[in-house]
Amino acid sequence: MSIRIGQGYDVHAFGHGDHVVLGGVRVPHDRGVLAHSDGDVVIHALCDAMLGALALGDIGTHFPPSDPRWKDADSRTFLRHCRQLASERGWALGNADVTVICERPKVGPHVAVIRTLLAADLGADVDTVSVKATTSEQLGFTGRGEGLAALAVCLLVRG
Ligand SMILES: Nc1ccn([C@@H]2O[C@H](COP(=O)(O)O)[C@@H](O)[C@H]2O)c(=O)n1
Ligand SMILES: C[C@@]1(CO)OP(=O)(O)OP(=O)(O)OC[C@H]1O
Repeated sequence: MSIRIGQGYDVHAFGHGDHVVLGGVRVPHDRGVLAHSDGDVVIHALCDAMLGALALGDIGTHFPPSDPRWKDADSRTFLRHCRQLASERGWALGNADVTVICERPKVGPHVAVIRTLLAADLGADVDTVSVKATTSEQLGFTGRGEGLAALAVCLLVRG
């Protein structure tokens, strides 16, 4: 059996709005995010982790912010595309682990649904998809509430 590891990181600044999208879930919030797509940091970080494992560039390579097709796009489309790129090459998800970094909104109450959606898009067992959250103890841009970030790692397996 072969394995490949990848890591990803994404940030979006808060802007006007009444919700953020995290792992495909619309989470009510007193801010939105500034982004070309729906600004889903969970999925963007996870896509970059998968693309890193595949050595196929990054999310902007596949979905350029200059392309009007991705304006306000549902990021789940990006994740399903990454899964397809992997499966075409014989790879499947071993496991993935995502950490969201923000003071607010609280992510914990949404983790179960997020994991279900990510697992569905990846054709993976929900037990192999982990999502968690942390504050940055009011330090840095996330701590000041200027935006939110996500880190992801994934393992791909083949054979
Ligand atoms: N946006 C967030 C941040 C944190 N959590 C949960 O709270 C726990 C404590 O966070 P600390 O940064 O103080 O360690 C954390 O382990 C998460 O369970 C959250 O749900 N949403
Ligand atoms: C997702 C894309 C799609 O145009 O745009 P954004 O929503 O701005 O998100 P980012 O994390 O900056 O990744 C770049 C793009 O691929």
